This record gives sequence, C-alpha cells and structure tokens, in this order.
Amino acid sequence: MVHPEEVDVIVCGGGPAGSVVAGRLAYADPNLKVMLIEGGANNRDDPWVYRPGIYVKNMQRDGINDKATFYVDTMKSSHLRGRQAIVPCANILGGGSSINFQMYTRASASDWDDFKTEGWTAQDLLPLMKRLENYQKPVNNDTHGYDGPIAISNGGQIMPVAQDFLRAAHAIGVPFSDDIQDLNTAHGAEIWAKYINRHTGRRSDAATAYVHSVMDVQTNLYLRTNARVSRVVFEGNKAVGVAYVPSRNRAHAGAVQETIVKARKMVVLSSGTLGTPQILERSGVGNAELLQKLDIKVVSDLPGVGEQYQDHYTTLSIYRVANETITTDDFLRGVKEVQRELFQEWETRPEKARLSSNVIDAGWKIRPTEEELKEMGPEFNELWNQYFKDKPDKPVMFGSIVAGAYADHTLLPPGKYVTMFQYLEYPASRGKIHIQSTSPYVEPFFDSGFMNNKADFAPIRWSYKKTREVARRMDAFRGELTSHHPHFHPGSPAATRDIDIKTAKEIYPDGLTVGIHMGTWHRPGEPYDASKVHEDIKYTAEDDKAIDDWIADHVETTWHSLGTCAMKPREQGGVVDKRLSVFGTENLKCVDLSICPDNLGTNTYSSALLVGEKGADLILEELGLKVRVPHAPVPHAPIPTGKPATQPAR
Ligand SMILES: Cc1cc2nc3c(=O)[nH]c(=O)nc-3n(C[C@H](O)[C@H](O)[C@H](O)COP(=O)(O)OP(=O)(O)OC[C@H]3O[C@@H](n4cnc5c(N)ncnc54)[C@H](O)[C@@H]3O)c2cc1C
Repeated sequence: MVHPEEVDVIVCGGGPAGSVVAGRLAYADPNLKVMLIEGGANNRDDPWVYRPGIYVKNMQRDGINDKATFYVDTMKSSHLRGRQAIVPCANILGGGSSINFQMYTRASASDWDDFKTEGWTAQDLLPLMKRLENYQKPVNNDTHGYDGPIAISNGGQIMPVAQDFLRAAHAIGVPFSDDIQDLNTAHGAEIWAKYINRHTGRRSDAATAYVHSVMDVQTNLYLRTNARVSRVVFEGNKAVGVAYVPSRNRAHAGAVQETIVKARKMVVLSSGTLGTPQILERSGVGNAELLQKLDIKVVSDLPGVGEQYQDHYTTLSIYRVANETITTDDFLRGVKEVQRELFQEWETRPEKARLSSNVIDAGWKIRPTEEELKEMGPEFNELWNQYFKDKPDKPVMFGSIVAGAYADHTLLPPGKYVTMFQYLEYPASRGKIHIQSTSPYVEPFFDSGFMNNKADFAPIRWSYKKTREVARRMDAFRGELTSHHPHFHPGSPAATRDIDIKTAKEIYPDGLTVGIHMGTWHRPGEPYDASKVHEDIKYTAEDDKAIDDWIADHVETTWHSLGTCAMKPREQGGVVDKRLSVFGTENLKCVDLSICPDNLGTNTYSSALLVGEKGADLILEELGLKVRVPHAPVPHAPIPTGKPATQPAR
C-alpha cells in the first residue's frame, strides 16, 4: 500500500509511549488516519526480539546489531575519573520494549504526586496503570489490571538462586513481600516479575501489543520504519507535518533527502528522552541562542529543551557460585549443545521454557536504617532530608540477582556465576543533550552528567556492601570474581576473595596450577559455608575510597533516560504543559519519558506506557474521541503446543 502524503495525526517514534499513542488513537476511530514513523526496523516476528532469554545480545556493539543507538559522552568526565559514559538507546520499532531486560517494576505513588501537575497524581493515573496491564501473577492488592495488552508474569521458569537470594536478603533485614510493585512498598524483596506472556513465552513489547494488534484488524494506521524524523514542519507556530530522512544516508553522496508528510490535526513527538529534544531543536524549538548559532529559525524559545537529563545508575558485582547451580553461563558462552537444547525447548514448549525468562528472578527495593544513614556522609544526608525522609514509599536503591554473569564471557574464567545489580533510583546528578548541526545524521553533544553530584556516591557504596552481604549468605556462594569488584588493598580485611579450592578443583580436576601459591594474585580459601556467616564485613575509609573509585570507573546507565523536555511551568525551564503541548506552539505534543520533571523510582517501561496512555487520552479528548477498551487482540496469543512458535500465529 502506498502511504498517504497527508494524515490526521503523525506520531514520531515507535517506542512504548509512541506505540500506545498511535495504537490507541487509530483503534479509537477507524476513520482517523494515523501515521507512525520509526527510525529503526520493524520488530514484527523477529525471533531476536520475541524470545525473552536472548536479550543480552541486543547490547552487542559489533556494527551488525543495529537495534540500539549508542550515545557516548562527548567530553571526558572528571566525575568518572576521565571516562566517557555510554548510553545505549533503542533503535527499533517498540523502542526499549523490544530490547530491554523485561524487568517489571512500577514507580512509587509519591513519584507521580511530585510532578505537582494537575491530572498527573498517582490517584489520577491508577485507572490507566490498570488499563495497560494483563497481570498474570497472583496478588493481594488492587493496583493491577487484567484486561490490558501488556502481559506481566514470572516467565517460563524461576531459577533456584532466586529463593537463595530471598532467604539471604531476609537474613540481613529485607523482608519478603508478594508484591513490592504496589506503589507503596519501599523496603522489601520479591520474586521479580517480567514483561513476558506466560501463555506464549514471548516478550510483551509495546509494538506487538498496541500497533501490530491494530494493523491486523484495521487499515487506518500507517507504519513507516527505517525513517528518521528530521524536523517538524511549521506554518507560523502551528505544526502541520514532519520531514523525515532514510535512517542510513548511504546514497545521494550523503546529502540529506527529506520526505514531507502533512498532519491535519496533530504532530506527536515520541522519540524518547534522547531523540525528542533533538527533533525539537532541529525544528526551531529550544534555546534561542543555540538555535541562532546553527542558523535555525526560532519558533519557540525554550531553554529547557535537552536540559535536566536523568537516568538511574547501575553498578554490578559478580560472584562465583557452586558448580551444580543452575545458571545461564554455558548458554551465554555459546556451548553448542546447551544452546541447541534451550532453543529447541523454546520452540516446542515456549510457555515453560528456560528461554522464556530473563533469569532476573528476584530483587529488592531498600532504604537505609538510621545507623546506616550516619555512615553515608553529609551530602547524601542533606539529599535524604529533602527528598526521601518524608516519603516512605521511595526506595533509595533497587537490586536484583541474575542467574549468570552479565559480562563478556570471553573475559571470564570458567565456572558458574551470579550477578548482583545495584541501581540508584533517584540520582541528584543531571546531564544534557543538544544538537551540533541541522543534519539529523550528525551526532549531538551529549553529557550524561553521571555522578556529577557527590551525593550519589554514598547510596551506591552502601548498596554494594548490602548486596555483598547477601551474596555471602547464599548457599550457592563460592567466592567473588575479583575483576568485577572494587580493588581493595590486598591486606584489608574487606579485600575480595576468589573461588575456593574445592570448587576450583571440581572445574579443573587434573589442573596442575589449581591452588598454587602466587602471592597476592591468588587468595584461594577454605570452602565457603554460608551458615557460618553472621558478621558483616567492616570497611575502613581507605576501603570506602576504593569503592568510590570503582563506582567512578564502572557506573553505567540503567537505560532509564528521562527528563529532557520537562512538564513544568515555562518560567522554570518547562517544555510542555499539563496536556503535553509544547509551549509556544500549536498542534504539537511530546509524549514519552522526556516529559518527566523529576525522577521515577522504577525500571521505566511501565512509566513510558503510562505516559503513552495518558497522552492518548489527552489527544483523544481534544479530537472529540474516546479510547476503545479492551484494545485490539494482541497477536501471538496462545501458540498451540508442538507447533514451531516462529510461525506467524494469532
Ligand atoms: C537496554 C535497555 C534495557 C532496559 N531494561 C528495562 C527493563 O528491564 N525494565 C523496564 O521497565 N525498562 C527497561 N528499559 C527502559 C525502557 O525500555 C524505556 O524506559 C522505555 O522504552 C522508554 O520509552 P520511550 O517511549 O520514552 O522511548 P524509547 O523506548 O527510547 O523509544 C523511542 C523510539 O523513537 C525512535 N526514534 C528516536 N529518534 C527518532 C527519530 N528522529 N525519528 C524516528 N524515530 C526515532 C527510537 O528508535 C525508538 O524506537 C530498558 C531500556 C533499554 C534501552
């Protein structure tokens, strides 16, 4: 079908928020013509998207995998000891939901209330939180939904180390809960749910749920992929269309070749926190000074565009576990027979398969005790008093356990591992992104801002210690992978200890060097016994410094970008109002996580969907329409047992 040159609404960017808006609008009225323009490829029936267990491959930066765009800090950062941080972002239909780790969490109620915007309190949003969910777990509260397009379950299998983690977490004072995603719990551990449909074993991505579902039953949703939106076309300050270019400029001598599509009613920017501000700036919406330097005609002077970039910060520490532990290491290493077995299992029984999981089966949200706060220094205590103290629903850190090493396995010794992720949920640091050229092919100036506020070190340091205490109390624990821990002084009682001799001998029974004495290179120990661990490790100031250096050297994105087109008053640097309309323009909205004026303590897929649902309601209201529920049936609903799941099926 040749696509029309004019439609009613154009949605730019097919991530979770854009997919919700395009799908909800098109389904609400079959006469409304909606076009969704996505920079990446179509994700439909891509087995490297819908099989949950292979998600780590999406982070390969090998020049072949182009499901992600890698934003790299333009400048070296003194806060990262001279390092440049890298923030991978989705570049595929479905956005982050096609490549993410599928971990299901939700923001705390006070996070939405803190937006201080009419219509956006947690209470206002609760019906929309329920509307989007097809929650497939038993639960004891009334905050989840059961008829929505996005499936949430425990996946095909739960690894035994998850229970080991929960028992150890309980031993250090973090209680078990059946649902810490109830919008209120800020200190507790749980079996961590996933965006996986328990009936099909497939990833629950936003494009399948909201876009393909509608395209299967209606003809008014036009999908254009591999097309990068370069700018919004204005008449005066009214958005009347967009210009897009091929995502790769490998013809026309690299020149920018634009195609224009007209929008009769509205243009919606949903290109994500790092994409949307670039489109705005190329269109003449942003800091007038910057735009004039690039010879861009100013449509609306909004200095807040591209500012206040936020993320969550991840550090990870890797532990050795007993050789009999079930982990994904051999699958990830590429052991042929293991891969064959797991792929075959998925093809025949995807709903119960080991690959129908992200193997991140347990996790926690934690807040420090009064005693722990005393050790966290003045900078964090000041932040605590302002931000956390009176909001008992805000966790300071998240943590989760992966049954395997989240690392390049060619760099690791043989054996089995678990990875402890530590996530800082409300960093005080801020970054920015701005275009450097009018060309959509030129990389922007990017400053992740990671760790540029000193207050962010203490909670990560505290959390590293907490997860280490949990690891030591797990039955499976067999030591620390020293390369993936802080470099403590070898004489310090806090120094890490690698694999014990017994476990090492099981790996290399005929090895001639197992357990040799070689100074500080090896610290083989007596077999570990978790039942004898009662005391926490004590750290000196020098040890804390080693942890802080490790944080600066290794802290990474949690891929939870938000905040660059904030919904707040214009005079405070705001970019959109409470209806998500861009200040100083007409018929132009931003609907994605760039609109968050403050951080959200959650893995952000749920929030992006929610912003999409809210945006869809606001737009439909302006168009005199109403959302139609339930949404169109999601494709790939139960795959008949025994049939290859790669067949297109409804
Ligand atoms: C690797 C990774 C792991 C993650 N893990 C989790 C997790 O386990 N759980 C969780 O809850 N969240 C996770 N997230 C976060 C979550 O996926 C994101 O918060 C969410 O996808 C953000 O949605 P969005 O719609 O705001 O933007 P995005 O998902 O960034 O979508 C923006 C879309 O716009 C497109 N685009 C960009 N520029 C243009 C342009 N100029 N023209 C046209 N299209 C454009 C992009 O290709 C993309 O498809 C993860 C994200 C990543 C990247």
